[in-house]
Amino acid sequence: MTLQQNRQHQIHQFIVTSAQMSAIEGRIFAAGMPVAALMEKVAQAIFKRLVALYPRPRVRRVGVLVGPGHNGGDALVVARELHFAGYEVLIYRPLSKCKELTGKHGEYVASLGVEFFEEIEPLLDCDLIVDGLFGVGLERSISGKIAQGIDRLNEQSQPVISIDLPSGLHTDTGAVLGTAIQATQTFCLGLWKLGLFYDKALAYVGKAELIDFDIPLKDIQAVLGDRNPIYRITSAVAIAHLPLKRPQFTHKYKEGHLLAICGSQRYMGAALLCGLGAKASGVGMLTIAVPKSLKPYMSQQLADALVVGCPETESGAIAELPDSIDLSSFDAIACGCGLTLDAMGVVQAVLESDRPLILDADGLNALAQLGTIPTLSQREAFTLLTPHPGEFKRLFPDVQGEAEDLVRAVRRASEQSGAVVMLKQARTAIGYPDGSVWINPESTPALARGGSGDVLTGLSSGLIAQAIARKLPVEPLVQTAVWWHAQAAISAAGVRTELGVDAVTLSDYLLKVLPQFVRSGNQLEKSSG
Ligand SMILES: NC(=O)C1=CN([C@@H]2O[C@H](COP(=O)(O)OP(=O)(O)OC[C@H]3O[C@@H](n4cnc5c(N)ncnc54)[C@H](O)[C@@H]3O)[C@@H](O)[C@H]2O)[C@H](O)CC1
Ligand SMILES: [K+]
Repeated sequence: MTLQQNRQHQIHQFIVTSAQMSAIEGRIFAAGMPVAALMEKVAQAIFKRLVALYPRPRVRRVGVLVGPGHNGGDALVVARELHFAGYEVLIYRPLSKCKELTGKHGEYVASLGVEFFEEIEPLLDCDLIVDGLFGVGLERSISGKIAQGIDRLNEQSQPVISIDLPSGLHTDTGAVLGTAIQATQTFCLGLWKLGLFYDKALAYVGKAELIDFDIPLKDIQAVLGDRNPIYRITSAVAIAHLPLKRPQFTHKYKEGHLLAICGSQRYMGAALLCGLGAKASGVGMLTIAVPKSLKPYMSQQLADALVVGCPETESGAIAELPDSIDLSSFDAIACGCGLTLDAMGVVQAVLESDRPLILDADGLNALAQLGTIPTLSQREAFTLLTPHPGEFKRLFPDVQGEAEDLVRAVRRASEQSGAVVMLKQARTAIGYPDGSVWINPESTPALARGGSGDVLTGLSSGLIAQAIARKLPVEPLVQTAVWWHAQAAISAAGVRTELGVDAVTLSDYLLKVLPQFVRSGNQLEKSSG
């Protein structure tokens, strides 16, 4: 991989707040880069991208929304260049007061004969809208005629490209302040802004891409340091970790031995799906413990797994693990898929073990009922909790859920439990005990269906068992599993639509999708930010 590619991958992984962004830009200005020069550089990059996506004559009339700050300044530079490139440009500038640099650009664009309007109406029938009303400097709710203008524009259907952020979205929380532009695409400038990753922002951001303007890595690292960084999960994890490196001469027990404790009469399928996810991970050995009445079914479905039939309760749940299962002989233990709360005793047993543990579904509900989150932090071994929002709220009732602050939620939960906490939702977030948070920006609604979580648990656990057996770092495999799982769903949805990605199909696509991203020797073939 070239230095430039490596920089690209690093740049795409950082996520910043508005304060961090202005500190980073402050270092650039302090080093001598004039503000006007940076604005010109950024806006030229935006212009080039726009022309590539919306060439004339397909697009002829472009409406440019200009706000009072440097977001508006960017937009005016873009407007000037579009004018010189032969587009018909109309400017909506609702506020006369503006920053000096923005004012200068406005004067020059007006001197070229480009028309300025204080009302939105003349722009409503433009072929394309460029939104430069507000960026990271939005301080308060948008109101009055600007809000009316935005709402009026949101009723139209032409494409809208927002510069840096859709105007009206809070840079750090993704909250809508008053009202917000519903963008078709968002050109995020320099570094990914945190607000773009909140589920509630999805309806406004549209397709987001990063416009790189050569921010030196040293300035980013100087500001972000290793203090609670927030990262975006990208295909870089595929280069780094998939497929898990293995020597020519090895054998199945050296490639990880996973114990999956799952299933019940009521939820037989969850055990199978967890097993399929584990198989796709490439784990060397899979032992799957289910209620004994499920053994024939599971042995038939998972020919290459060791299926252990456990004593079961009246309700068909696992009553206890048989003596034949020695927990210390496994590299990792996954517990919870389809267990039901009647298997509480088993959850207690694995919590008392010293093995790396992945808890999901009823494993988490049992943990919540046992109220042992505080003791969890005394576990020495690696522990991963994989709740969806409902399970999360039961486990961490005092931590605000995703609705308030995704990063704070998983960070606090990981701090409280000492575990890695994966909060599964449209934009899955992973909190680590060191305070770092990884967010998966690219997923698909196809995953919103029963069983996809069981596959993810199996996949994550299989990768973790292999890493432990191979003495590789375990933490990065959590974001790797989340990314891989989402990419498989996206690939499957591309072929079968979002309605066609049932969990068995999803597990099948895990191995179909991987070659697109990696080839032998782990060189990257397809980079996607
Ligand atoms: N740091 C840089 O110089 C660069 C910035 N880039 C672009 O500039 C914006 C950030 O610019 P800034 O001037 O800080 O803020 P905004 O343009 O987002 O606008 C803030 C502006 O608007 C006023 N304001 C805030 N809230 C409201 C409101 N609800 N109603 C009315 N007015 C409001 C506020 O007082 C400010 O004057 C960044 O996003 C980039 O697009 C360059 O791209 C790179 C260099
Ligand atoms: K904007």
